[in-house]
Amino acid sequence: NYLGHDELERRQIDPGALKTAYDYIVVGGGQSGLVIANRLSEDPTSEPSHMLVLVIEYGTFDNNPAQLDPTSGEKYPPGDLFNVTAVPQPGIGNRTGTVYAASVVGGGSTINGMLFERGSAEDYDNWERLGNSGWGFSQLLPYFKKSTKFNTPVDPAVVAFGNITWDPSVYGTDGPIQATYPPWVWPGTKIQLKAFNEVGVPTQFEAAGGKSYNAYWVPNNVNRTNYRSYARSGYYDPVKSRPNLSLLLNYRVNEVLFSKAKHAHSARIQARGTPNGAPTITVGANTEIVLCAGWLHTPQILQRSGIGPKALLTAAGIPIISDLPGVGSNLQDHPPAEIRFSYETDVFPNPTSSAQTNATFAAWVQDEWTQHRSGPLSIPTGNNIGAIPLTTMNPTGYKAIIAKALAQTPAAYLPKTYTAEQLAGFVEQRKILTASYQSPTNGIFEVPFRGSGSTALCLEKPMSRGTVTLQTTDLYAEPIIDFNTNINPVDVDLTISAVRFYRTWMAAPSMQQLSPAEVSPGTNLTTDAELSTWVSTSMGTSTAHSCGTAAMMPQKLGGVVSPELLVYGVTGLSVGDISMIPLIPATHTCATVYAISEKAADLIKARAASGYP
Ligand SMILES: Cc1cc2nc3c(=O)[nH]c(=O)nc-3n(C[C@H](O)[C@H](O)[C@H](O)COP(=O)(O)OP(=O)(O)OC[C@H]3O[C@@H](n4cnc5c(N)ncnc54)[C@H](O)[C@@H]3O)c2cc1C
Repeated sequence: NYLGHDELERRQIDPGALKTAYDYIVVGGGQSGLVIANRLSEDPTSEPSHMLVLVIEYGTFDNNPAQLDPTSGEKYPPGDLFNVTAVPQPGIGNRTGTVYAASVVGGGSTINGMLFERGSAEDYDNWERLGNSGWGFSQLLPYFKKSTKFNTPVDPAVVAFGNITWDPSVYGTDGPIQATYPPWVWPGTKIQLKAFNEVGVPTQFEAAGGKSYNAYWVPNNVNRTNYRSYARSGYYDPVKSRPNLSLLLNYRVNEVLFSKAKHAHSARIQARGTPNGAPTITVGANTEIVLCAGWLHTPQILQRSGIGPKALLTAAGIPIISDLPGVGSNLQDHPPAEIRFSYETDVFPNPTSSAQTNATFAAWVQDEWTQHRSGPLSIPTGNNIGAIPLTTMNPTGYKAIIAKALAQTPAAYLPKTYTAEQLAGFVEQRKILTASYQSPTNGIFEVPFRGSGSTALCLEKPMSRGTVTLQTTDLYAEPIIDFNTNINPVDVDLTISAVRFYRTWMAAPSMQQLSPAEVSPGTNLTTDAELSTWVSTSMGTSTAHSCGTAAMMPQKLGGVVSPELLVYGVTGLSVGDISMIPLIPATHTCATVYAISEKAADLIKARAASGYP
C-alpha cells in the first residue's frame, strides 16, 4: 500500500524468533535509536562488520498517512506519546504543565513540528567547555551534514517573495533526512522580519552554519513533495532488507543486566501492557547496549538497572552497580510563555483570520493543498525564528541579571538531592551560561513567528534544573517528573526581559501598518512585580525539547557519560539519545539529535574496531 507498511510489519520480528544474543542491542526505536541501528548494521556482508543489531521499541508504527502531512506538525497524536504529567510546579503557580515523550517508531521525529534548525556554534562549543572534548560545533558539523540532504525549494517565486536565503555548503547533499523550504510565505512574516531589523535584530543569510542567533529562516524536514522526512523514512525504511537488523515492537526494556565485572551483557524485556511480575525475556548483547529510550526513560532504565543516585536506589531496594547521582538530574527544556497581540489592521492573507473569514480564500487553501501539496497547508509549525541575545533584549539590565545569577548560592534553587559533584557541575554550567547571557552571538529567548501577533516566547538558556526519579514503590510505573520550571528567579528575570523586548518589537515603525494591540500580558502590567506574576501564571514547562538527564560531563561534575558516551562505572553500556546533552542548545532539538546519534554510531564503531577493553 501507500506506505508499504505491510512489508515493514512482516519484517518486525516476533518475540519467539529472538536470538539468544545480538552484537548490539539498541534500546528504543525512536529518533536516535533508528539512526544508530542503521549505522551499526551497515555493510552486513563484509566481516568484521557483520553485526547483528536488535532494536527494542515500546511503541509501534504510526501508519496514518495524515501523520506525514505538514499539518500533523501541530497535532501530536496521543497514541504516539506516553501518557504522563509532571508534578505541580511551584515556579508556575503549582500548575503541572505538559510533558512530551514519544512512544512510536521514529520517536519524536514521527510527531514533531518539523522545524529543522541547529543551534549556534556557541551552543555546542559550550558542551566542549564542560569537559567534553570532540563535541564542539566544528566536530559536530560533519554529522549535521551527514544526516541531511537539502533540496532547493520547489517554488522560486515564493523564495523571491520571502527573500529566503540559504547556504547549501552547510547542509549535506545525500543524507537520509531531507530539508527544504515549503512553497508558501505569509506576507506578514516579511513585515515582522523588517520590524526585527529596526529594533536591532538583523536577518541571518543562513543560520545553520553556527549562526542561529538574531532572526533567520528555518527549513522543514520534509521531502520535495512535502511529506515528513523522519527517522523512519530516512534511516529505517530504506534498510528493510538487511538480514542483520531486527526490530522488536511493543516491548519494554525493564533493566540492563551486568556481570560481576560490571559489564552490561543483556537486557530484560517485557511485553507492553502486561502487569508487574508478568514473564520477561532476557536477550544478550555480545558487544554493547545503547540506550536510546529518550530523556524520560533512559534515566529510568539506568536507575532500575542499579545505576543512579545511591539513596534513591537503596530506597527502591535496587542493588547498586554504579553510584551516579547525575542519572535523572540536570533536566532542561525551553519553557514557553504565551504572549498575545492582535493585529487590528492585518494584511491579507494572514494565518490568524483569513481562512476563517473569507470562504474564497479558505477554498483556495484547500484546493492548493489537494491539487499541488502547496499553499499555506504546506507549512508545518513555521519557518521563522528570532533567537534574541540578552544584550539585545535588555541592554541596560543584562549585567544586573548576570550579577544576580553569579551571586546566588548554587544550592539555593537546585534539587535538594544535588551532591557536591553536581553542585560543582552546576557552577561550571552557570559560568558558561552567564557568558552566553552577555554574548551577542547566542540567543537567550526564542520568538518563533509566522505572520501572527501571538507566539510562545521560549526561554532557551534556563538556570533551573529538573529531575526524573524512579517511583520507589513501583519501578515500572512512569517516573516522577519535576521540571522545576522557573524555580530560579533568574529565569523569571530573563522572561520579563523577553516580554519587554517583544513590546519593543511590536512598537517598531514597520509593525505599525498592522496596528498591534496587546492582549496578554496586557498594557496595564508594566512593573517587574506585575510581569513576574504574569510569567508565573502563563509559563509552561516544555516545548518538547526535554534533555540532559544522563548528561555527558566529567564524573567529578556529576556527569553520567563520558565524551565517548560510555556510562561511568560499567562497561558495554552507552547512551545515544538526547539525554546526553549537558546544556540545552538554543534550538529545536531534532537536527541536533540526528547529529548526536550519527556521531554516537561512529564512536561505537570505532571502539569495536579498536577492540573493546
Ligand atoms: C510533540 C513533539 C514536538 C516536537 N517538535 C519539534 C520540532 O518542531 N523541531 C525540532 O527540532 N524538534 C522537535 N521536537 C523534539 C525532537 O523531536 C526530540 O528532541 C527528538 O525526537 C528526541 O529523540 P530521542 O531519540 O532522544 O528520543 P525519542 O525520539 O523520544 O525516542 C525514544 C524512544 O524510546 C522508546 N522507549 C521509551 N522507553 C522505552 C523502554 N523502556 N523500552 C523500549 N523502548 C522505550 C520510545 O517509545 C521512543 O520511541 C519535538 C518533540 C515532540 C515529542
